[in-house]
Amino acid sequence: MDQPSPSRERGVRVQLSGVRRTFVGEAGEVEVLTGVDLDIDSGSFVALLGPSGCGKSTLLRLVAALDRPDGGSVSVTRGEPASQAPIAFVFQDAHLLPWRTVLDNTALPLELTGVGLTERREAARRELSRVGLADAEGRTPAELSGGMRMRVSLARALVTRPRLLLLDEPFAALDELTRARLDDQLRALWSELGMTVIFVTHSILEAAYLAERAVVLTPRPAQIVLDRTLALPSRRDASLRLEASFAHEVRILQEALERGGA
Ligand SMILES: Nc1ncnc2c1ncn2[C@@H]1O[C@H](COP(=O)(O)OP(=O)(O)OP(=O)(O)O)[C@@H](O)[C@H]1O
Repeated sequence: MDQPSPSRERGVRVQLSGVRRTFVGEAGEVEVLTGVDLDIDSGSFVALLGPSGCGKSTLLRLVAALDRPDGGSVSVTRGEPASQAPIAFVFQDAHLLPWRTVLDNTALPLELTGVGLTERREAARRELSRVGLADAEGRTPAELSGGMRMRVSLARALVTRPRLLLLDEPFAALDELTRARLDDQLRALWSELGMTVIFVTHSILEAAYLAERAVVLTPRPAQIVLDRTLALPSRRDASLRLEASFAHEVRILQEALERGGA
């Protein structure tokens, strides 16, 4: 259903070197990440897998500069300062404003940066049509299904034309069929737009279906137990899930999770 993007220069390179992060809570220190090294090429699609609580969200937050490491370094570059590389974040909860229409929810990031009404609505319409929601622009979030809300969340993330898209278990709360559709849509968007994508998921099947490369973390403190470029075709559709090559990759990821002690 999609081809690899010809425009990978739209992405950014993400480098983590010796990243450590420890939180201090009531129960004392919790070491979450310990010496994580990761180098993600511009325009690639990486899935991040690991057991619950191992530090996946922490790692994404560090990449988004929403948090700072205690040791090591995180850099997001495209031959220019990180501040000029827009990053968008999609969470498991769509986090839409209930009193706003779909169109004005989607336009919100542009509104916050001072883009005028006509221009931001035009951009929001473009992204809504990209995710197949052109007809829903006048509805409010309460009038949408969970899958539609998540598509609005994706459109809102895309409206800033991010060079780096970070997704933290975005489809985990959805039914299987909706999730599979959104997986396809996300791959198509990535293919078309060429941004770098880091996708956190608990699902081995989803990771193998979506990503070019899968990174598997151990339980806390997280270290990388497997970093693998998946030997799968770039063209993916539902039939891939029935292929022996897909089953082979799934098994490798499963074994890595088990080896890590998940
Ligand atoms: N701000 C914080 N203060 C204290 N502890 C924190 C903070 N943020 C995360 N932690 C702890 O760090 C650990 C890793 O959390 P994180 O959310 O990164 O894991 P995760 O792999 O994304 O988990 P899940 O798959 O369940 O979403 C957890 O034990 C969590 O309680």
